[in-house]
Amino acid sequence: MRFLTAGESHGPQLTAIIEGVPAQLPLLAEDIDRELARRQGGYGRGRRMQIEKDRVQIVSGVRHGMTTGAPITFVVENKDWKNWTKIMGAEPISEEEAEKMRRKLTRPRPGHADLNGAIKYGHRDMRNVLERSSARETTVRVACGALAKVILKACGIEVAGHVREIGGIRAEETNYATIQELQKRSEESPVRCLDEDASKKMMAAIDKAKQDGDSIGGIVEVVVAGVPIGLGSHVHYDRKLDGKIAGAVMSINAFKGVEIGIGFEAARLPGSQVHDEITWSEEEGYKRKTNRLGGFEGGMTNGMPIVVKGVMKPIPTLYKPLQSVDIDSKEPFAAGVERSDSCAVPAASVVCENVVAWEVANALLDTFGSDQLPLIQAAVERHHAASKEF
Ligand SMILES: Cc1cc2nc3c(=O)[nH]c(=O)nc-3n(C[C@H](O)[C@H](O)[C@H](O)COP(=O)(O)O)c2cc1C
Ligand SMILES: C=C(O[C@@H]1CC(C(=O)O)=C[C@@H](OP(=O)(O)O)[C@H]1O)C(=O)O
Repeated sequence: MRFLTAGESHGPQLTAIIEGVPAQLPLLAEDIDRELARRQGGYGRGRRMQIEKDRVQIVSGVRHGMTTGAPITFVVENKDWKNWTKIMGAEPISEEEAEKMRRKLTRPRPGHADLNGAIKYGHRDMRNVLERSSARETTVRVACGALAKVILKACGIEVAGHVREIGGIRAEETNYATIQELQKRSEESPVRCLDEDASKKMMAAIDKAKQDGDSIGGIVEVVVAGVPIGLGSHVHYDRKLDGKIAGAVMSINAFKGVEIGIGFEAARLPGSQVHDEITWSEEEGYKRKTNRLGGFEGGMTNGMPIVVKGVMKPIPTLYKPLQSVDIDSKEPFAAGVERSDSCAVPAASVVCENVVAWEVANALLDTFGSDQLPLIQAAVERHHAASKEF
């Protein structure tokens, strides 16, 4: 499967076109809307999320709740568009008018794409960069991930995520028995964290950052369970699934690091405490005693849950202004803000779940074919049985 997204943060809509989706997949708007609503939530979000009520319109590739195999188009409207119609319009406007509307951006915000994008594309109004670099785009990326989750679920694979750390406060209690329990418990916490005590401290830290006009980042973790052995491949660099997942996580706005399994900790431990010993039983087939490598060896899944962490930097737009330079006057100025999230780590954990789901679903289809769901399901089942007896 492949997809393209289009749309500006304050334009009329966001669009995604997805090609290569198997036919005979039951797909309803509510499957997508559930994930869109989760992405909008989470403690620390700003005023924009009170305006938007993200809902998908499926405008191609699905008839009567079933995919046809044709390209699928998702559209999500921006409710805020009505406040930006003139500013975002396709019609040319004069310099004076642009000035009057106070939306022309000549002062690049540190930590954003503004200055680099403006120099690269030759924009004197950096709004042309801001509009597309905004994490508003993650709305439709999550819609594509939600579709991927439906494919995965139909093949016995589930994805869940939670927040491990915000503003230096770590979740101590991170244990769960099943992926469903992980999902349920993270959903119950406003910061999507399993540790109740840490959740409260994280919320207080977000409040404090907001009061101080500052922002804080954190670490999210995504787990994928029920994965067949051998998704991805060792035979070529661009088929290694851990590499693709790492790239997908790093492509989320504000993500600055990724770990698979124990990740960076592996640098500090001897091999005997890093590699996962192999066992076999008639009931379960091949298993690992531990899962320190997060479900991957040789760029392929080993049947253990995939465990991926992503690091999100603090939100760059701060109420406490950072210094920048006006590109017209070249004078220094302190960047001001109208509205912003103070912490989007809980929301970003949902984005992370969905971009990982997309990569895993794609690898699944690479291995088991992509024309129609029942054939894929049968192939996955046969593969599970064959792996067990191998
Ligand atoms: C869900 C989500 C919400 C975000 N909300 C904001 C925000 O309100 N204000 C802001 O300045 N940055 C926000 N960001 C981060 C910026 O989009 C990002 O830092 C910026 O585009 C620069 O990209 P980079 O940090 O990946 O280099 C958000 C990111 C995500 C994932
Ligand atoms: C719109 C979303 O997030 C936005 C991401 C974002 C940024 O700079 O990335 C900046 C803010 O945009 P605005 O200035 O319009 O409030 C966030 O609200 C969203 O997540 O749907």
